[in-house]
Amino acid sequence: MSSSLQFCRINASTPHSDRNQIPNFSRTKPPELSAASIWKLRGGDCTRRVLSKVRCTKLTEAVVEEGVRESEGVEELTCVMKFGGSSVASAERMREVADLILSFPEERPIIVLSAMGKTTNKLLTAGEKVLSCGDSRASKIDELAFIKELHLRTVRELGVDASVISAHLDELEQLLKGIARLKELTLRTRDYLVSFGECMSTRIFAAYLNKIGAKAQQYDAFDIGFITTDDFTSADILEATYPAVAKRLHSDWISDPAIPVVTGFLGKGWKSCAVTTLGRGGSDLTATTIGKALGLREIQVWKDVDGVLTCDPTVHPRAEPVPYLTFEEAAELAYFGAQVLHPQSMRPAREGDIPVRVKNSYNPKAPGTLITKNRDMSKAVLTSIVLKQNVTMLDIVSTRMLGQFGFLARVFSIFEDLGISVDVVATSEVSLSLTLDPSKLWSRELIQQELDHVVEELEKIAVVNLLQHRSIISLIGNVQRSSLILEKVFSVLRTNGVNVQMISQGASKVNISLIVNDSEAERSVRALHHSFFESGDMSETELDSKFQSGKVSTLKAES
Ligand SMILES: Nc1ncnc2c1ncn2[C@@H]1O[C@H](COP(=O)(O)OP(=O)(O)O)[C@@H](O)[C@H]1O
Ligand SMILES: N[C@@H](CC(=O)OP(=O)(O)O)C(=O)O
Repeated sequence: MSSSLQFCRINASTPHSDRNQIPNFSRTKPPELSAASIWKLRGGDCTRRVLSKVRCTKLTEAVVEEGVRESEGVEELTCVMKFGGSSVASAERMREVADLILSFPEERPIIVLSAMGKTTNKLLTAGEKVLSCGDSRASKIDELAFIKELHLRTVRELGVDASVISAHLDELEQLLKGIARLKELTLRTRDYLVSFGECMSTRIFAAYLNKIGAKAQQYDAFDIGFITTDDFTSADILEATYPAVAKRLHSDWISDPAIPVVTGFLGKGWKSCAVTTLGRGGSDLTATTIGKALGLREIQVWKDVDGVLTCDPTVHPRAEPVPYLTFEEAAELAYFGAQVLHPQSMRPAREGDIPVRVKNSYNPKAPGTLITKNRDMSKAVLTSIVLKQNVTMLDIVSTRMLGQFGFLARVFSIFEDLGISVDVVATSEVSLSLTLDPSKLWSRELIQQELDHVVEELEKIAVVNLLQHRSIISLIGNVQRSSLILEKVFSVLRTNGVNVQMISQGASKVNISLIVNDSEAERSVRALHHSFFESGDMSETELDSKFQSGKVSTLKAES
């Protein structure tokens, strides 16, 4: 075992570890238990024994039912409200968020918070920096000073006791010194390092709510049953999380109602028992997981934009809010790179059929985006344009003759063996083009060596052309109207001198993906946005009248 584990373990002598309540996981594959047998464990701490693949919906219902019996007079929790880093970036923002929460007296929310502002980025940079600076200088790096100053200023300005975070700040400094001494930063240590951000923001915010008379209780997600795989930096939530989280939050609420304030982004590896993270932006997933676990009425994710927009506002400032989306559209949009939602976050909401509302904490009056199972698609054409840059594309042509079966299976088995996921695919019998999921590559260290290895393996059966610096432009919308969409897309791109290198309209009913050069991508998105959303003729209302008057079939692509 690497000595760095000294620093990344949840250790009984540290503030983080004091709070561990699920340390005794079996190190082997967890047993599959029925909901009924888990239910029998309810007297004890079910998280100790029950890990994955439980039929959690029934159990969740049972936990809630028991709660209802026990909770005479206590009103149910109603919704989750998640606030991202930009929403809680300062004392002033925390005050505004507290006022916002309390301005909905009819709600009894669970609050999920991300780390303050850019804290996660600063922690990651701090970890990288101390690797080469020597342990005597580790406590003097700018990033640590920034984090300390931000958090201490925030507690001071909010008038809460600095002791709520002082142990974490000391421990963070010790951790950075440890990394500097060992000159080693494993993925596991990295997750432990970034967890300090959410652990501190939630402690400060809960203390502030208590100070202003709104009774609140802070929770570390890794203590209340967020059980994950041990894939550090991009862990998946295991099924056992749902009953465990439902039981803990519900029973605490019933016995002593206090607004729960939960760390976003964090979990606990089922084998390692170490802190894991759910991938960047993972607090959205924490919120939807809680929503499903407790069967809540609504999940709200509060951001710094007026909802999900027609494209990334940093690429094109004329992006507009999209009022309604289906879970499927939102999932595709997130998966294909819209930073606004975590790629996996729609899954629990869809499974639990819980509406998700994306709102702006800087502009609460804006209606935001409502994401539900179904919506009226009769007028929908294009909903949003998503850009994923710096993608690697592979052209693979079989060295065998036409008619050879098993070619595609062999190609995909190579990706499976190497643990690399594929995003967009276009195939014929003997050739295929595909793009590699960059998030899976980014989470590893030896990107170039890994790509070389993929090519080496594929070259045993095919001629391979590796093309880097490509972008995927995903058109999220009503694929039933694909001819209409594509007619316009190709016209716009042709006019702008952009060549499409690959196109894929897979099984998804909501997404068409185009691959273009990175250097042409932003320009293409702006031109497409202008044509679809700013010129009027493709807006849902305009189209409706055109359909009715029969004009749509002759609608000419604009240049
Ligand atoms: N289609 C889109 N709609 C809205 N925001 C988008 C979109 N694509 C990218 N973004 C970016 O996502 C940001 C919000 O996501 P994020 O920073 O993760 O929020 P938070 O940290 O508040 O959870 C916006 O500020 C915006 O720059
Ligand atoms: N703080 C983490 C988790 C997160 O969800 O953040 P945000 O909600 O600010 O995107 C991150 O920066 O990735």
